[in-house]
Amino acid sequence: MRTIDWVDGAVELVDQTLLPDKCVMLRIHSVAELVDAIRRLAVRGAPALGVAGALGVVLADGDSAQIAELRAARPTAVNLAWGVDQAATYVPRGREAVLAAALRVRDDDIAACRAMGERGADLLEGDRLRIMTVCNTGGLAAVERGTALGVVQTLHERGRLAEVLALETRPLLQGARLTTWELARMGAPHFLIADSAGPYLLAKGGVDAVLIGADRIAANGDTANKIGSYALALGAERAGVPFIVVAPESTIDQNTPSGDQIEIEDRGADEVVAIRGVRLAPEGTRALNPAFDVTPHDLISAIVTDQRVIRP
Ligand SMILES: CSC[C@@H](O)[C@@H](O)C(=O)COP(=O)(O)O
Repeated sequence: MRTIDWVDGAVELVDQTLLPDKCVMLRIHSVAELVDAIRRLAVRGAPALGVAGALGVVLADGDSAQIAELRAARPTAVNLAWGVDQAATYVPRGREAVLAAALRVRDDDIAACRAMGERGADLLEGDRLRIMTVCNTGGLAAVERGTALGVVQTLHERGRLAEVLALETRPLLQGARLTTWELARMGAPHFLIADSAGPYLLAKGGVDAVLIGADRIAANGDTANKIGSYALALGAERAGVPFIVVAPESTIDQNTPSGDQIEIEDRGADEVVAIRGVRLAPEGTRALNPAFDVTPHDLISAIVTDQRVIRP
């Protein structure tokens, strides 16, 4: 299954808001529909956003206002703007050239995720690995295979995975809803854990490596990823556990010198005071909702890309 693709003149994507209950494909014919899908996280995850951005330029049919709106639909994952730019460069050459460029972004993502899976699995030592991860970095965050969860998949295929500890990832529960769904489909042993259990379980010695994805990697290696990543990095440092970022080269933003300059998406209070429409907190409770945090480069053991291993 492909999470996102171009099928018969439209963008087709899995509506991730309905998982794990239902796996429904959306057919998207306009930039307005695509921007809505991106904002409500029907399509999400940095590499998938890159492909959505590129395919969306085909839907924009040369309209620069629509291309600009698409490019800014979410701010933190650099892949969205990058994917838009990859396809938009070809606008002067016409629709077929734009489509060809967008399909290259899709195909390159498939190849990059496979390469990251192999490079990441080669980097890790040991035969019965216990991996901790946050958010969803699997095929649902890309086209076919994922980034950090792509490494997990390769380890599992090589018979080297003992178990995965997946953080539930409040407020939108990408770990509880999506990562567990993907791990079950892979047949990979896993436990779901509360976000706050992560550092404790690291300290207890039950984890061989933390693997995370990335939404934007600054030029100095500081890495923006799903909120909760920084707490895991601190816990991993204290416990002496490798903390490894897995992301394609397109997630590295050489125009952003350090994490201080990364814009962190604020998704508003509603997602925190309620879960899937059920209110948890007293009416009128104020809430903060940064969707991402930044892990400083000195807490990162390695960044695995489709082309290299970087030691920040
Ligand atoms: C391979 S995806 C890397 C990141 O995009 C992922 O970890 C993440 O933080 C996704 O956040 P989301 O808000 O669900 O789009």
